[in-house]
Amino acid sequence: MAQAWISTVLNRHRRHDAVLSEEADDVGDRSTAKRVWIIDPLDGTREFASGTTDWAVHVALTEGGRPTAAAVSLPAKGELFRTDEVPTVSGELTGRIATSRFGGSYESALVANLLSLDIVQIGSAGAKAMAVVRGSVDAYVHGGGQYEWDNCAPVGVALAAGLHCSRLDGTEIVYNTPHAYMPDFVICRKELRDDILRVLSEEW
Ligand SMILES: Nc1ncnc2c1ncn2[C@@H]1O[C@H](COP(=O)(O)O)[C@@H](OP(=O)(O)O)[C@H]1O
Ligand SMILES: [Mg+2]
Repeated sequence: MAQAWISTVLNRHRRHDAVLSEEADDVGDRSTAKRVWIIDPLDGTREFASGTTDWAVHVALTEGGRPTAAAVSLPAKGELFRTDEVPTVSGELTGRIATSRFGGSYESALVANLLSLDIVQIGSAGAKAMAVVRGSVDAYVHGGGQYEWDNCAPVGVALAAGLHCSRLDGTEIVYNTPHAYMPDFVICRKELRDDILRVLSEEW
């Protein structure tokens, strides 16, 4: 249903833009388009099916591979995070890191272990990233695979909230690649950026 609504709205109001979605064929030619929407109408499919509240809807506009406007909605929690409204994350660090409910990645466990961070299991890439944006955890580290629709809107909102976002090797995250694969990234409080990237560069 989310896919149908989002594609209808984009087709009506942004018909010249290309669209990449988890749930539909590409719209337009992504290789030449200046503006590409990257969408995951349901992130956290397993959590949605099991009746928990940690699932999300992701919508991002990318220009030149960078998210320039994005929104992550957590409908079951009644929360919406948008790049044009999200406050800058501030306040005390929590000592917590978000990981998948399904084991989490090796890289996440490594960072948690070496930096003595408590693990909080949350489903959905969007819900994990918004936990960092909300200030309830300090970091979300992922390795081992994901697609652009899983993390583009979350990264867009996180950047707007003043968080550090990069690949695990510290390089910039660039979207709208031909394979639409974005397998590893870190979203974290800037206070933790150097420690997390150091741990990963030493041990990974
Ligand atoms: N190794 C992997 N390869 C591909 N996709 C992955 C992945 N690990 C997690 N994902 C996807 O990332 C999203 C968040 O997963 P998790 O909550 O386990 O961190 C889920 O998206 P979907 O729910 O859209 O399929 C999941 O399928
Ligand atoms: Mg997803």
